Amino acid sequence: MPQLALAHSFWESYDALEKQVKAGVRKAMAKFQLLTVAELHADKGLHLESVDKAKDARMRTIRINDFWRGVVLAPDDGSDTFLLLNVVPHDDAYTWAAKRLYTVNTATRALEVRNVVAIEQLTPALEEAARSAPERLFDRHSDTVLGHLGIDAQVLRAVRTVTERSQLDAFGTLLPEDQFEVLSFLADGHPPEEVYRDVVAVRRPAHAEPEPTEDLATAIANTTGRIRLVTEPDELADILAKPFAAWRVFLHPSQRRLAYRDSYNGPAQVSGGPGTGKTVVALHRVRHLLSRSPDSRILLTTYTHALAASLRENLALLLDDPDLLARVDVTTVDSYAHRLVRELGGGRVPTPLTDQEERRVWQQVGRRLGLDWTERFLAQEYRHVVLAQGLRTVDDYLNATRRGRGTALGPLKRARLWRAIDAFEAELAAKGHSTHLRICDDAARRMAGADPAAHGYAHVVVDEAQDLHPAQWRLLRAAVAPGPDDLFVTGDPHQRIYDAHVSLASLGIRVTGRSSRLRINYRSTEEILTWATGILAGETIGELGGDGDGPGGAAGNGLVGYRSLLHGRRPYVDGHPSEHAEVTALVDRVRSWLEQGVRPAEIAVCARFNLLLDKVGRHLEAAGVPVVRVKDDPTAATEGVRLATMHAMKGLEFRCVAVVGVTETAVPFAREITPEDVDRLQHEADTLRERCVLFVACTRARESLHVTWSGRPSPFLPLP
Ligand SMILES: Nc1ncnc2c1ncn2[C@@H]1O[C@H](COP(=O)(O)OP(=O)(O)OP(=O)(O)O)[C@@H](O)[C@H]1O
Repeated sequence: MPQLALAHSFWESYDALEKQVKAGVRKAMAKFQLLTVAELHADKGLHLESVDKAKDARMRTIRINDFWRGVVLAPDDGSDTFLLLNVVPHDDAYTWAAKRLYTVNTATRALEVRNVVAIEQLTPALEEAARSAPERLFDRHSDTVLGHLGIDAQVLRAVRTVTERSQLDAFGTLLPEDQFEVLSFLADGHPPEEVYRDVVAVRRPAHAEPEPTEDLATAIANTTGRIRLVTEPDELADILAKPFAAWRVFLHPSQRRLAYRDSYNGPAQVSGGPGTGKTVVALHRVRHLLSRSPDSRILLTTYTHALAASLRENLALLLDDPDLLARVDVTTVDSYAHRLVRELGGGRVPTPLTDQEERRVWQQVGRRLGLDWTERFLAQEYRHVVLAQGLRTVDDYLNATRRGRGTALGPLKRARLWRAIDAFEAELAAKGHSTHLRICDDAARRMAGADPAAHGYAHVVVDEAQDLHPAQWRLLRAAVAPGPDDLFVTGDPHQRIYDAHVSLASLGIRVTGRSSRLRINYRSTEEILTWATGILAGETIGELGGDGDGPGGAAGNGLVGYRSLLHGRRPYVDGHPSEHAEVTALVDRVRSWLEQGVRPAEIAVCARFNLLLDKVGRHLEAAGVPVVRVKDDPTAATEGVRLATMHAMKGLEFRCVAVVGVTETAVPFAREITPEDVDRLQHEADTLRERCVLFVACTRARESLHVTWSGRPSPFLPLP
């Protein structure tokens, strides 16, 4: 019987097919699995047909229905694995297939594909242009070095013409995958030895012959990063029946290495820009940890309920086994803290206040005591000093270092301020109230004396770690005994939007030597990324754990080498004379996305404030477009364009995103910025946080990004 393998390109096209076409693919593949190679070639239904003028003689198409054909690579070397490459409308299938050539990479021994026709056509003109260029991108690497890294003759000729990075990127979709990856790393300035270690050595089979001799089946088996081999009889029906998500199967080697490393000798940290697959790595790490023992329990935790819900959904897709799922608690840190306080504190948990309610209490306390600090200052002092360090007494406070605070407070002032803290806590206690962070602080203390087997976990995996407060980290530290694989932490300091200042090392979470960074974005096009990254241009952003312990050296360079392999349109960025004109243009934009076949649920509109969202919602509904608020936790099946504040966009992604109301007065929002003369450090932190909020919103877009304002634009926008 022939074996069947599914290429990454198929995975991507299958996802977008209509229901009946998908059913046709399933039927054709089921039949495929029942036939011998000889029967397969003779079968009239499947109608395996060679492709006229194909660059790769192994190209075949098969019939899915009258309009759609599958494109297949058929072995001609006696091996028996057929590779399903794509599902394409009938006429396009032959053009698609004719141009492509599959070859075995001489270094990694994986199967790669190139658009051989386009490379042949482009190279002579580029060679001509490159002749007059003062230098070319790969001048400093010899043919031998490039050859050792798997660059073959045709690619070598093409890349010798490349003069700058953007040209290489434009070539990207045409070049063989492993070779393009090698070239991208070299273009980012990584030395060839490092590229060999990180890209080639991890893929190359241990006993590879000096020259490739692999048959197609072996090359396919070597390409686990892009090809899924179907080995079990029911496996095919099973994978085709579920919602497809390539990440479940095709981890990039840089992701796989982190997620499936057998063991880390202590806490491990993975950082990376938006869309680099940190959540995906966290989910796979959970799977790996579950596989290592039959009864260990894992806490998978994150910042908000919406993110926890999406982790839960995705983990269920990945594990697909209720027994395994039952061993993982997926919840926010705050919910875990509530549970612990209830379990360990006799069943009663104080009611947490909202930020607004908390500020009101600070205001009352400040007035009552005749203090001249604002309620905002008091709340920040409580959060960033008292709760961050778990201070309990006035003496603790008098002796504390107020890291990250820009106003000096002498002993007298501190003593006065502590009276406010006492009064605040007494006020909460009298009413049975608390704050989420106080509950976390309380839970961490209680955990210290509790039975870890009953209330803790064997492993804790944390996603979106950049926004967690030290009190929350203390709780997580207490939830798992220090040791191998205790904590696995993923996050991105560029997406810090909740004012958390943390030194993980000072909280007993030392990741030195176990800290890695992901660089390839799988979500957005390079055009969206390049533009969005401009929002943070020139900013210095610390490491995830705040200890300068990240890979790659100094703080602030965390997005070096950050890139996408996808290409598309540049973001649409424009101002309007009035808010009305802006909203009218937005409605037209959403309509045009819908007309292009994007489903409403794949579109998000976000703004800094709810007020503008309400207006957008009314206009869209009036135009017959259904809308739903992200804060109402719609399920994947709920139709409607998603409306969200910029903060609520964290961790989500959509095919099309419109960010509206990006005006001078809204972004940054002056009320959220501490005046410079009150606290310079806090002013800087607040301003950076507002910048990050815009960055987070814009990096949620996969294919289209639309950014608009009325009046004067936000100073954070990278405008020409
Ligand atoms: N190896 C992969 N192959 C295909 N798709 C991938 C891969 N890794 C991640 N993705 C996809 O890329 C997108 C972003 O992944 P993910 O949400 O894990 O990134 P992230 O780094 O957590 O992003 P953010 O920090 O912006 O929330 C998702 O759609 C995910 O399915």
